[in-house]
Amino acid sequence: MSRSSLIAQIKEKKSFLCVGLDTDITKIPEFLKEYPDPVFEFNKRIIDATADLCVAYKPNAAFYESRGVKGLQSLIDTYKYIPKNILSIIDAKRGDIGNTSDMYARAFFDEEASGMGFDAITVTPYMGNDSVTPYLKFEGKWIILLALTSSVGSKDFQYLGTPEGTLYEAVIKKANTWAGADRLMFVVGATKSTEFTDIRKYAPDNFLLVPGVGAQGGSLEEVCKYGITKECGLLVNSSRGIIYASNGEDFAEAARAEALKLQQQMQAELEKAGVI
Ligand SMILES: O=c1ccn([C@@H]2O[C@H](COP(=O)(O)O)[C@@H](O)[C@H]2O)c(=O)[nH]1
Repeated sequence: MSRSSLIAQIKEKKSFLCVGLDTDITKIPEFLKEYPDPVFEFNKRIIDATADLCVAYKPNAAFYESRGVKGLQSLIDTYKYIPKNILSIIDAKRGDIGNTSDMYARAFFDEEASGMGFDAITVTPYMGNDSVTPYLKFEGKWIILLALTSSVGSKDFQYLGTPEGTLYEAVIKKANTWAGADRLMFVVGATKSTEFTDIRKYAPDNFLLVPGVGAQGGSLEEVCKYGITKECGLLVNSSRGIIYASNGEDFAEAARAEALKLQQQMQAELEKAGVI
């Protein structure tokens, strides 16, 4: 999906919500266990209940890979079920030498080879240029590079000083020489809202994928205060806060209600920032 289509979708839906499909088979409602693939059935109903309120879905690969072949099939079926006009992000956080990155890119981007053709993938920057550029060979696909994560452990490395500033600043500056803002996004945790002003100095146009609202305690209002741009520039993710809003028969309605709350707050923020 192109940047212009993403922005058009944000304006149309008045939303920059990304719904995280971190589907844990031990947490889904009991009655779904009767279905041949309970995880896919859960995702399908979440997607049906939220597709008009969000602009992206983000399955986290770990939740599927942890279930072996069955999990991979759930992931492939989920990818295929995500409407094509909604950005599909695989949160895989890959990073390796060039020829291995080629294979990761093929695994998640080349639908003919693997059954999956996600629009975007999360990648770790640690191994540098040759570990990141293989993904760019896939025309029209996005790389979402980890910059400043929502984790408590982000302080262990990401704030360390380098000649280019903190490590996360160095990542943003360098990566922006590898690709433009039409192919490259950064992950910045919602728990780091005060750093957004600094990040916008080096990434004025890049979309930022922002996890950490809801279950991790980040504030949507704070993120927007420092991070929103004239073209929005934000995709704010919530996983557990939406998909596990209820674990009864009403789970999809409860998920929709949580997504709607976020969409309404996002609409207000988009209006305040003059995006819509
Ligand atoms: O810095 C990061 C990078 C990725 N994540 C991922 O986002 C979701 C957050 O889930 P919630 O349930 O909404 O907390 C999850 O897939 C993480 O692996 C992150 O949280 N922080």
